[in-house]
Amino acid sequence: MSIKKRKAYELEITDLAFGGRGLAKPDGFPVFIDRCIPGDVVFAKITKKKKSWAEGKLIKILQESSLRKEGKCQYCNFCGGCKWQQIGYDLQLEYKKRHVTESMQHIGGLKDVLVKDVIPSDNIYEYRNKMEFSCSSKRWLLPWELENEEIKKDFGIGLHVPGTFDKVIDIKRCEIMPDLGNQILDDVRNFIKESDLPAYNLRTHEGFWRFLMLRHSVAFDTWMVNIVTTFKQMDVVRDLASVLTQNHPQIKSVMNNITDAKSGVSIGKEEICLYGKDHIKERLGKFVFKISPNSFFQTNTRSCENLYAKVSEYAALTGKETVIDLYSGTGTIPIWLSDQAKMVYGIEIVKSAVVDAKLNAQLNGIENCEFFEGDIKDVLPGLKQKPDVMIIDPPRVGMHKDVVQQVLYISPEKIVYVSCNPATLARDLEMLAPEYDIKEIQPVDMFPHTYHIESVALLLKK
Ligand SMILES: C[S@@+](CC[C@H](N)C(=O)[O-])C[C@H]1O[C@@H](n2cnc3c(N)ncnc32)[C@H](O)[C@@H]1O
Repeated sequence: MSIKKRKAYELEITDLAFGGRGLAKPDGFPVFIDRCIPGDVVFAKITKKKKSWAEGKLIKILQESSLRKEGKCQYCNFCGGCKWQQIGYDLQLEYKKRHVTESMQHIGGLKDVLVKDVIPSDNIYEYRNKMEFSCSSKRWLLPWELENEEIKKDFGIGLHVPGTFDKVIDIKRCEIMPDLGNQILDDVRNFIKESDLPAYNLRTHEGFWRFLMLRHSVAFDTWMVNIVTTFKQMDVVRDLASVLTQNHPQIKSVMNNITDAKSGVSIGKEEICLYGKDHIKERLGKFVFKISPNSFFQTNTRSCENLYAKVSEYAALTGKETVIDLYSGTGTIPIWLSDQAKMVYGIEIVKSAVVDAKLNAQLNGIENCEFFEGDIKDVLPGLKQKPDVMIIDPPRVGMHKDVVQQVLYISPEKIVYVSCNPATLARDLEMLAPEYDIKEIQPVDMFPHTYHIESVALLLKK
């Protein structure tokens, strides 16, 4: 069968590929299709055709795979949040492990690395401690909404159709956020509907209401509500804050970020505290952390503890070591390791994260953590301390190649590499492999119902 662009074909999905998409191989030619799982027979239209692969858009499932499960969420076939709800959790974990193993083999050329079974997430629903919902003056209608003439294509607040900037699904209930978040979301929706100010139009960039960001502290069961608007209208946002805090005493912080930037970022040029404190607190193990509206904090609190416990196990510190943590964020890993090491140094590029890291160390009475602000490739060469152990937890793009060279030059006895992207992990490990034995990799699931997987790798100097 010769695959042609814009034509539709009946295809059998035989595998799950990188990025979580279904893979069909008509006459050996790979075609990737979103929202399909192995065993599905589908009708799909080819949207992109390259020399050695193609991409298709699912039109219809002709025959459902026996592996398919009923998704708990009514939006799971449309929303970009969790595309894997139709796959049972055990199978999700198997695919995630395989994805890590295959990345090592195919991207890193690392054939014999031991990849352990994935540590599952303690909760597979209601696990996210942070959600961000977009407001739209013209929401996207779902198939069953199109049939209902009462429903208009007006204001909506929710999550995007994957790959779109302007298609917002009006989400009434999100299953991966704790239940109270849905009640807050509903109160905000009702308030905005009745307000005189318009929601943001994602095409013309006009309108007032832009985003709603919710953060939840698992340990203290408290909430932060961050309302993002395009301009300042204090009377209105204060009214909303008072409705919310009267209805939900668990809300301990209401913030207003104000931004007229056209990009879809919820960080305001101005930030006003409307109610309570400008942060909430969360606990990881025995340590408490201050979380501001725009601080980076791992989004699955309980799994983050599993991840950091693995970091501790691999680092196997005795209290005598000097540790350098590259990409230290708000200082969570240095603080977590503080009572296991002599001294921990963190390097982080975002100024506010470094400020938070220092405050977090103070908050926990810790004196053996020091934080440096700047790009690692500039800061690391100037650091005098020779580390016994290096922790590396870069963003999805992985390490800059100059940083890999610097790490090889510094040559610590042990490296613990934490990664949220198996592809860049494999690429970076390949560069470190001439000098280091890759002892094992432990995947940790922090994102049930998505193809994302976190991994911790232990590397020992040869
Ligand atoms: C995956 S996060 C890890 C944060 C932290 N380890 C944690 O678990 O919360 C990656 C961090 O790297 C920081 N970062 C990205 N590029 C950087 C660079 N070139 N130099 C220093 N830090 C960087 C980001 O700001 C972010 O805080």
